Amino acid sequence: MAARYTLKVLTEFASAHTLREYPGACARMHGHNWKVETEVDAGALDDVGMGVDFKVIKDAARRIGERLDHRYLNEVEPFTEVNPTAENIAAYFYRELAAELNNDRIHVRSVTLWETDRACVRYTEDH
Ligand SMILES: Nc1nc2c(c(=O)[nH]1)N=C([C@H](O)[C@H](O)COP(=O)(O)OP(=O)(O)OP(=O)(O)O)CN2
Ligand SMILES: [Zn+2]
Repeated sequence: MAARYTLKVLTEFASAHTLREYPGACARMHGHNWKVETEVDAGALDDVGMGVDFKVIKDAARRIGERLDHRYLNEVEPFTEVNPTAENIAAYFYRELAAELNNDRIHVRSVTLWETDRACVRYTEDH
């Protein structure tokens, strides 16, 4: 049986957004304290006994979050064109993280974006 370690790191950012074409109050500008759960799969451990250092995942997720932190998302690429829904923000994190972290040994499994304490979306792509 093949081993698989799934690591998870939580980061946060705060920003405002407006949902375009939304039939409700979220079409007005409002803000969230977003929580980002990044899951990374490792099929083997390194010499230290880690899939990958949590710090590597955390730093990458924070760098991406900093682009959005304390911003109005509708004015930040790609959300000038792409509606800044939780789904689209999760996909953005996933793709940016995968481009930075994926290698022969590890790959980003999913990004779960919590918009409120009660609602989140989990984004992944098939391999
Ligand atoms: N599938 C999605 N649904 C909704 C999204 C989204 O991104 N994807 N986003 C929103 C809004 O951004 C909104 O801010 C969330 O509002 P709401 O669900 O009303 O959250 P509250 O906690 O403020 O709701 P209460 O009514 O106070 O429970 C909406 N839907
Ligand atoms: Zn919102």
